[in-house]
Amino acid sequence: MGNQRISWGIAPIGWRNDDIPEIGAENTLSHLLSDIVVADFEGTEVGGFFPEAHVLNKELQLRNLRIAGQWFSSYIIQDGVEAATHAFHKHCEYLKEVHAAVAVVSEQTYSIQGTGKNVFTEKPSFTDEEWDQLCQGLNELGKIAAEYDLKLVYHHHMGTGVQTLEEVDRLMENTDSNAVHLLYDSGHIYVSDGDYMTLLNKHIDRIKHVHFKDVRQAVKDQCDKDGRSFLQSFLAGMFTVPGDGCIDFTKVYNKLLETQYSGWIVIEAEQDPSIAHPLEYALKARKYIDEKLLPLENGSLVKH
Ligand SMILES: O=C1C[C@@H](O)[C@H](O)[C@@H](O)C1=O
Ligand SMILES: [Co+2]
Repeated sequence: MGNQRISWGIAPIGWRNDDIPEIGAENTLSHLLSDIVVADFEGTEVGGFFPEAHVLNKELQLRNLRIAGQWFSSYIIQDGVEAATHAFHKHCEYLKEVHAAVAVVSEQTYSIQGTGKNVFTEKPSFTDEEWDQLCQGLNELGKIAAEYDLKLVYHHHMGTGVQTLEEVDRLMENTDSNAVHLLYDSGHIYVSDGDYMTLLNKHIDRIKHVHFKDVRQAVKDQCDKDGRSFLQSFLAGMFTVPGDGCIDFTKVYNKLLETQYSGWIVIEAEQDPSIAHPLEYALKARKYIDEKLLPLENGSLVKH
């Protein structure tokens, strides 16, 4: 499938959502993994409902699928880095057992991501002292990840203290580039800043994992107007798969090709699975990738 350096995945989030575990609860692991095969992706990320490593590995091997990584909520500012260390070691141990490439970390101190607060106006921010604590703590976690042959990739996220380009800039400036890498999520930065290319262009050297999330502009505008929370907004259909929203992924993909990005691109489009059929949307993403993105490789400098 296209460029040898890039692996294409799709996240479980269209089938089951760790932020609201009730939705899509009828979708089993077998169902999810088999849909991923039908839609011709190479792998996925670990969801909260996934089983222990040897059970997961068996299911993956049967379908020739791989694991890219898994989300980890850190509370470095709230609890200190020592408190996170034990859980992070366990997290990395599991990820190594399932042969993952990255540990996705997002600082959740003061996060309003899972609350009813207006995600467009009530995001938290950190003090100078908290920034220092966070950056030092992430450097520590990054070193732990490396012990397990994993890269710590930081996920900027709506409703958190690291959401805007300015905040990502600060995080990148004050962390060790060998220990802390960046996850680029097109949907989160677009909803936050109304721009998805500046962050990509500016931090391309630190980006080691990518989430392709598209945004339905009209739904986003309405959610903003109504002062909706993050959860209400995605349930209303703010996010969708590439090709179904307002982001031009040809620009994003061209940049990744030009800079010889090596790693995973994971389609990640949280929607209510009772409204947006997960396999239908996975196939929609597949069609867009095949028809609009993979042909760009012929015009790039990439050698096959
Ligand atoms: O990578 C992600 C993981 C989810 O749990 C999160 O809420 C989602 O928005 C996301 O981008
Ligand atoms: Co994401």
